[in-house]
Amino acid sequence: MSELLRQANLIGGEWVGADDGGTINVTDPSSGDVIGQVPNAGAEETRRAIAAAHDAFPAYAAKTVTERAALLRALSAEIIANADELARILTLEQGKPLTESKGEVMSSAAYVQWFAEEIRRARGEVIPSPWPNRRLMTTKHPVGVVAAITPWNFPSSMLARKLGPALAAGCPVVVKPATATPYSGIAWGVLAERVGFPPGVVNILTGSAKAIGGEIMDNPKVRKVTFTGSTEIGKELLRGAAGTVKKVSMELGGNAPFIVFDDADLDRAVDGAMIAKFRNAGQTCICSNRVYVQAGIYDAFVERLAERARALTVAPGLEDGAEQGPMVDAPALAKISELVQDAVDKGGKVLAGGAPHERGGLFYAPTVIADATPEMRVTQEEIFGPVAPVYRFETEEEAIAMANDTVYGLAAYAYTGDLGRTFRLQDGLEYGLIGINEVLIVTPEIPFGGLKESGMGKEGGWQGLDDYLETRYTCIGGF
Ligand SMILES: NC(=O)c1ccc[n+]([C@@H]2O[C@H](COP(=O)([O-])OP(=O)(O)OC[C@H]3O[C@@H](n4cnc5c(N)ncnc54)[C@H](O)[C@@H]3O)[C@@H](O)[C@H]2O)c1
Ligand SMILES: O=C[C@H](O)CS(=O)(=O)O
Repeated sequence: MSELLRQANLIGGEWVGADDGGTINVTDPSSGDVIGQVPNAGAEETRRAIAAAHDAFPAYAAKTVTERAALLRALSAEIIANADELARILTLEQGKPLTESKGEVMSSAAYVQWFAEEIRRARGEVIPSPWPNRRLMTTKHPVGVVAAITPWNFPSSMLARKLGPALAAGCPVVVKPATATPYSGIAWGVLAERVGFPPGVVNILTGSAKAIGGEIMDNPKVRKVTFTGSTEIGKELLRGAAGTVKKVSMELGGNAPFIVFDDADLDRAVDGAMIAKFRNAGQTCICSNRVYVQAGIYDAFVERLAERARALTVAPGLEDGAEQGPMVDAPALAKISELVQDAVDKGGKVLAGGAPHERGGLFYAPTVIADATPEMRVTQEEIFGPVAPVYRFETEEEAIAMANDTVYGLAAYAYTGDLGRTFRLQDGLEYGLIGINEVLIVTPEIPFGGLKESGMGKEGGWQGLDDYLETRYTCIGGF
């Protein structure tokens, strides 16, 4: 077994099991086989991890920005050096095609590198004083112990967007990866230890989300919670954070519209729709959830999309040529089936897929549904699977109104050749991330984050670092 595939938790620099020896099975969603076991840690182990982070904070925060940047550069290099093994572990536990896992791992290294650079530019300011003989200054300081809770769909890169800025800012971290995909997070602990992060600075816990989460939210030593996951759980954690007024970053659910206007480049729009819909088997927060196509090109677009969906290779992620892997678990597969049946019951016309894939197991056939209507569940619910409902619209105003008719506000996409319309979409679409004639729009340089019930805070950009720093103001007089 790989040295990176470790079946233990990291607490205060020690690799340990759960206090009661309890474990949780981790399964390969492509086969259902048990890959291994990880500790089923609970509140007591979490309390110790938080205490270790709290004890490590003063010395770690006292490191210079160049010392912390050097550790992060070393971590980024170590991720790259182990990228193939990290990608294999990721595909084994999450199911996505190996090519996508490799891309996620390289993106993780890029985010760590980005924050190694950004921390050397984080600065306060001297403010021009309205009073004589006083100096007004702000300074930046690490928020303190950070708890990071991450989802199963991107178990490495979602961690990079949290560990990168936290460690750059001088904050020790207690990490709880998703129960379904713990190994990618544990591997981060192995690499962090290997490059020299001091004991207690990086702690990794696996086990009961309720028990671990409960201790995180109640423990006053945790000064910030950074969460990526569903809006439902995000709301629960927001309520919990109020008890000790913790800073929060919330990267939550999405319901992305994908709008195609008559003047779009049709080939480019179909290519974009395939990526935006079927990447990670549709299990990404920024996947297109609703495809809106203007009446003039509706028939041509929907038939082209269905043809491409039918041609996708559905296979276990470790198989050469796999383009779509399995759903993460049986409840996810069942929900996809329910949503498709609801759409069909309400008049949807299946042009591709429409049922679990012939491979069986957790695989679902890439699906395109024409004649979609607002009454369908897929319109308001995050599908989180390989299903593209395609709606027809007549006018730009109608498209923008339908696109915004959701509690979510994470990502939106539109294809048009009209520059004036592009600016109207930039102003009119209520989303944190907008792609115009592009769907691969995420990179460490940009502030990733949603509006409305898709969350708050940013990950990436300079904003992503500032979320882990506190600004203090000092007024100096009497001289
Ligand atoms: N906005 C983003 O950047 C982004 C990125 C990826 C995924 N997501 C969202 O995440 C969801 C899919 O991921 P998921 O199924 O892992 O989400 P989830 O909310 O079920 O779980 C997310 C994490 O929270 C933990 N958790 C669950 N209940 C908890 C509790 N009571 N206290 C503490 N932790 C708890 C889980 O174990 C997991 O680690 C989708 O809604 C997707 O849109 C958002
Ligand atoms: O699932 C959400 C991720 O943020 C997708 S991406 O890595 O930003 O493309």
